[in-house]
Amino acid sequence: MKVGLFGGTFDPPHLGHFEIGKTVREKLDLDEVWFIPTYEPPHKDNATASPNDRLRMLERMIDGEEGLHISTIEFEREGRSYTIDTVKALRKLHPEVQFYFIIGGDQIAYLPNWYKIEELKDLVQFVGVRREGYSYNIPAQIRMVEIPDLPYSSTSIREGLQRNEPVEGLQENVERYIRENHLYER
Ligand SMILES: Nc1ncnc2c1ncn2[C@@H]1O[C@H](COP(=O)(O)OP(=O)(O)OP(=O)(O)O)[C@@H](O)[C@H]1O
Ligand SMILES: O=C(O)c1ccc[n+]([C@@H]2O[C@H](COP(=O)([O-])O)[C@@H](O)[C@H]2O)c1
Repeated sequence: MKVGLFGGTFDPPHLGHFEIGKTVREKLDLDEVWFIPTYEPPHKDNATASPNDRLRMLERMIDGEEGLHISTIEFEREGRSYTIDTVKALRKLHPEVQFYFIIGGDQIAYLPNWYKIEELKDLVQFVGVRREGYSYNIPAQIRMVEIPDLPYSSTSIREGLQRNEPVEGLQENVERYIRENHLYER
């Protein structure tokens, strides 16, 4: 079995995340993609929305989509969500599975700074997708998958919501959840 792991803060999850999960699954012929919301992102300020709200939004986004699932392994572990800890735990729990770890262009650029990256790159196959506005060299250990440019980011969506402007890139039921629960309001 082949599984793509797609970690993120998902604050909030947007259509870019959804397209990446679906496209990488199709193009690499993966059985499943598991979205893994971070408990505490390792390299940025804590998320604005609570872990529980980020999970509820992810559930709504992938609802009914074949092959897309969620793993809450980083919530169960708490603390900073270092990918090496996640990958080691998942390999132990599922020794029969071949894991891939999906990252966008901003994280390709940042990858040398990841915790214990030298050890991690021998434990999991990285899969990269480009991201508009970021430039980087592609290291040999990253397998690139072609996707169309996805002009969305959680930061710009949060900023738009705070300014009370219409935002692009949210799935309808995620946007409804945000509005019903008054997330990202000033
Ligand atoms: N538009 C995009 N194109 C390519 N990769 C993306 C895009 N948006 C997010 N990603 C990738 O998805 C993963 C999770 O991203 P994350 O949850 O941090 O969302 P984000 O939009 O990058 O958030 P923020 O704007 O707050 O940094 C990361 O690997 C990131 O590189
Ligand atoms: O382990 C690390 O050092 C590390 C550093 C930066 C990012 N990551 C992981 O990369 C994924 C995307 O991160 P983010 O912050 O862009 O949402 C998420 O699963 C993070 O845990 C991991």
